[in-house]
Amino acid sequence: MTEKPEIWTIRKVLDWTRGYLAEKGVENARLETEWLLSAALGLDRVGLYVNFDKPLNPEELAACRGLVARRAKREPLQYILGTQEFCGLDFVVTPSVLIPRHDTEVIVEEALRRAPHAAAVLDIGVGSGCIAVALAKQLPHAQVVGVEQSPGAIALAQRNAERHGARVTLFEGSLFEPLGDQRFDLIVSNPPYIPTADLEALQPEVREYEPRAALDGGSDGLDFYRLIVPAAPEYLNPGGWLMVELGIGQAETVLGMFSRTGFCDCFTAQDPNGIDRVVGGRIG
Ligand SMILES: C[S@@+](CC[C@H](N)C(=O)[O-])C[C@H]1O[C@@H](n2cnc3c(N)ncnc32)[C@H](O)[C@@H]1O
Repeated sequence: MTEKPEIWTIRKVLDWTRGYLAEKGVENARLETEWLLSAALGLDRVGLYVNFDKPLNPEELAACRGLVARRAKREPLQYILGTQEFCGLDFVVTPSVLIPRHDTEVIVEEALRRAPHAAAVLDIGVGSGCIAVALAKQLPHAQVVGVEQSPGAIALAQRNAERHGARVTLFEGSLFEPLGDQRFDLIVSNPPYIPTADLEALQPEVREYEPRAALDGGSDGLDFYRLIVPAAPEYLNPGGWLMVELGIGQAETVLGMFSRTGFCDCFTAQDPNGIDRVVGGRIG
């Protein structure tokens, strides 16, 4: 007598994967399982539920296994699925770029609120292009420029700008170096700001997969503010704004840098968790 082959229905794969990913330390294992299996099977999440009792064929099972194995090694879901939503737009993401965070939407909101008529905008450290593209979409008459040192990130930012029909001019280089005598009404930046010693304690998704050059802000995390804040006035038109994203506990020190550099109307803005996430100021 031959044994009956085991039948893996969608329900059974979902249940097994949810437990497996939770065991591997994945938060939100239930939701992530649904996204992974949806991607592997080419279904939306409702499609999974209405096909609960459908047995999977060997190819479908192999596709599920491949994606689940990657997530079990703590590769970020966004790199596996290839996209992340930001400001209502879908961005292609690869390991060349930091995955856009929802907290970063605060700098976009502040920029649009305080500088709605900016005609020339600069984003330093453009990464996936999320801030630059979101601003270009909301300020269609503005010239938006992005600077980035990573060639892989520049290529992806270009792809994301084209995907959304956003006019963003990209320069490869460090900070203000590629800009010559251009001047801006608004400069935004989400620079690397994690203190070097804290990198090892980050979640494996961040520590092992996201680009270190997007995270490491030097010994106290403030290296990039020390470079950007004093240099910015030379690249701002009169009345122009500088706004930077920052990490927990950095606002007071960065505000001090703004005041000492001569910025006025300085402000801090909080993320949805009440953490000071953005500092900004205007040049007189
Ligand atoms: C924290 S990530 C932000 C990416 C994107 N703007 C976002 O908000 O998701 C910082 C970015 O700055 C880039 N970067 C690091 N050093 C740089 C430098 N000296 N000049 C320009 N870009 C730099 C990194 O490659 C990375 O893409």
